[in-house]
Amino acid sequence: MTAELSVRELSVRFPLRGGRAVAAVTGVSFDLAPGECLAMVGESGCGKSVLASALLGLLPGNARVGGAALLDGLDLLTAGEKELARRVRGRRIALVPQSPASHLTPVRTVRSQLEETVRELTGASGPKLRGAAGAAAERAAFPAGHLDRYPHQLSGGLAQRAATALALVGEAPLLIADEPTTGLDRDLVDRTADELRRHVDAGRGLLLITHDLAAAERIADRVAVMYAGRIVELTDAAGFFDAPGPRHPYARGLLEALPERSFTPVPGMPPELDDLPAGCAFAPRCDRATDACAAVPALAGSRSGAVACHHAYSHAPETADA
Ligand SMILES: Nc1ncnc2c1ncn2[C@@H]1O[C@H](COP(=O)(O)OP(=O)(O)OP(=O)(O)O)[C@@H](O)[C@H]1O
Repeated sequence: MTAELSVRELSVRFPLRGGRAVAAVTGVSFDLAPGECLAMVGESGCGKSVLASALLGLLPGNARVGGAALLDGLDLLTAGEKELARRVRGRRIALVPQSPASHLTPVRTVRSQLEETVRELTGASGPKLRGAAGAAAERAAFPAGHLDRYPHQLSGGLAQRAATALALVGEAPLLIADEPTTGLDRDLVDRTADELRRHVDAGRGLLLITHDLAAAERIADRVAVMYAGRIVELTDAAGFFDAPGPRHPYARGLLEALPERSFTPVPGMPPELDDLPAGCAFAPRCDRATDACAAVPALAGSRSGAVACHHAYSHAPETADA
């Protein structure tokens, strides 16, 4: 089973007292095809997790959501909780969680947790149940010999695989991984990323939410850079991480901040999402800003490369388009 995700003009607001609101996500549009990994990157607080929660119908009750998110024709934003619980979460979309330790139940073995999830999703029982739980473990490369262990008896890597196995029980065609490599050492980051990529190569779509650009570079086909709740660049990963590089000044800054590049942080701080500047939200930190930046730039370009900037770098790095 495959699934095509099409998100259009997704916005999430959290109303505050006094008529103000946190603009957590604004006008986000992207497509995700089967067998494709889209990495959503950006600094902490830019709206990545809120976006994932919106797609899973897991936003808090005070959230105000606009736009559309079609998964094979079903609008995830307007579907009822019953539909999402019965047909979508676990079955059409699986969440690979940020912290496996907090996702796994500490007092039950991995096998018992897998079997319970299989029972819930498929109604299987007896030997069929045991077989399906074993198959889910195998899909996530979780060793059969460790199935009767408790979460605290697992290494960080095996706990991540156990959480991934739980997510994969329903064989959902779309995976959302929210910071799946947080807290792991580099070697484990690479292995976790490679395992996620295997699921993509098997035909699943993967939305990888991360601030770990190295993990994104390792497995993503396309990259979306978020800043202050908006996608500011959406482009093929190869041309983003290698030549010709990103076109948005913020995206360039993010890459240059990496220790293996120039290790220069983007100056300044991101704006508060309940007090966004008029116009381009990055302009106060941008050395290319001009009066034109008083108007919010639209994301413009093609599927292989789009940027929201009045002064985007052209593909010859020293010159500007505008
Ligand atoms: N229930 C809520 N009420 C008000 N504001 C919220 C709520 N949930 C999230 N926010 C705000 O939405 C913004 C986006 O948060 P989000 O968690 O999506 O960022 P993020 O990019 O995933 O960051 P991180 O990498 O730290 O998880 C933040 O400013 C956050 O404070």
